[in-house]
Amino acid sequence: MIEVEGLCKTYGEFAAVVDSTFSVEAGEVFGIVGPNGAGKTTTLKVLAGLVDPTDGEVEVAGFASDDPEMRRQLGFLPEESPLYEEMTPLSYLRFFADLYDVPREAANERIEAALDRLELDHRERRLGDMSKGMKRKVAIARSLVNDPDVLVYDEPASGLDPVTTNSVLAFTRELRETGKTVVFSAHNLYHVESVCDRVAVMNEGRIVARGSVDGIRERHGETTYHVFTDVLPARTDALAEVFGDLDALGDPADDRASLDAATEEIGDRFRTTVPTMDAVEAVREAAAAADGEVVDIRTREPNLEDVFLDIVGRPMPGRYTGGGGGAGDSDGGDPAPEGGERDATRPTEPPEGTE
Ligand SMILES: Nc1ncnc2c1ncn2[C@@H]1O[C@H](COP(=O)(O)OP(=O)(O)OP(=O)(O)O)[C@@H](O)[C@H]1O
Repeated sequence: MIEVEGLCKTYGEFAAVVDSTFSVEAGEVFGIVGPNGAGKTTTLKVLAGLVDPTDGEVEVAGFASDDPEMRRQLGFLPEESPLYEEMTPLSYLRFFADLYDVPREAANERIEAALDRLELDHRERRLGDMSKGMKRKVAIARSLVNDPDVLVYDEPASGLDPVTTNSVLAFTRELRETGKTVVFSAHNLYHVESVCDRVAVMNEGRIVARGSVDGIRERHGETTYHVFTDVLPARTDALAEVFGDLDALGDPADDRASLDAATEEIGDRFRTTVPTMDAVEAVREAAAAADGEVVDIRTREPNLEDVFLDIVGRPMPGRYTGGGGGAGDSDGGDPAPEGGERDATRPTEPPEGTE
């Protein structure tokens, strides 16, 4: 339903999106995640035909993204959706249905259905007097008035309270059940994990991982073990092998705050996080050496947040050369500092997809 091949978007000397390739199947919910400034909104705007690509091929529902017909097949929810404050939800949505030449009866049915599913009351209230969550729901309903096959949502649940967030996410999941194809961006990885079939992780303009959430987790995340002991594990040679440094486990005499993150005091227990079963045994030995024992072991599967930190925490092949780059710079900040050079021509390694 959506094919993106080698998409590049540059603003002057700055590459907002670099050689991005992905596809979205019909009826799929596809998430784009990444830190501020990663290029998510730019990608979505290209899909919605609002921004022209500098290079690459983009096809949505069989139309090139610069084909005006494509926009009729698509519903776009911008990150900020200013609404006409003096209108009510009903008058506003009917106005947009008219713009799309939707017959009045079909429009009314569609609008009522969307507002019912989004649980939006106060349909005659002035939009200017509505809460942020209500306005977001109206904007989502607007994306559906033309009954598009493809929905492109930029941060649909950002800044909403937990109840409204759940309602919007549940609605997004339901869209898949009605056969829609949805692409959405999010900062909140839980949102993506709970809704998407597949995701692309973007960082500094590039797709750095792509595939099913489980596939990405398997490739980039590691299972860890939480070993609970009734004493602070002693410094033993076995633990030194695991952590490479005995000091990493701290000293019982030290201030608790100085303990390494590997061991945490939780109530009357100590929890040491280790990467392998051999390391679990090393903790068992270290607990015995301190006259204690292991009281519980829990396996912890990586979540998308762990994966994200793993991927995004690594230095990236930069948008600039000599201008810093690296994860610490991806603050959504503005284009190149003076003298910074963009390396838009640098060949990129295609991410290993699991599709
Ligand atoms: N019109 C523009 N002119 C110049 N630079 C732009 C323009 N639009 C976006 N950028 C830059 O491109 C980069 C990517 O922006 P984009 O909005 O796509 O990121 P994002 O991943 O959606 O970020 P956020 O999560 O903060 O919304 C940013 O550094 C941004 O400043």
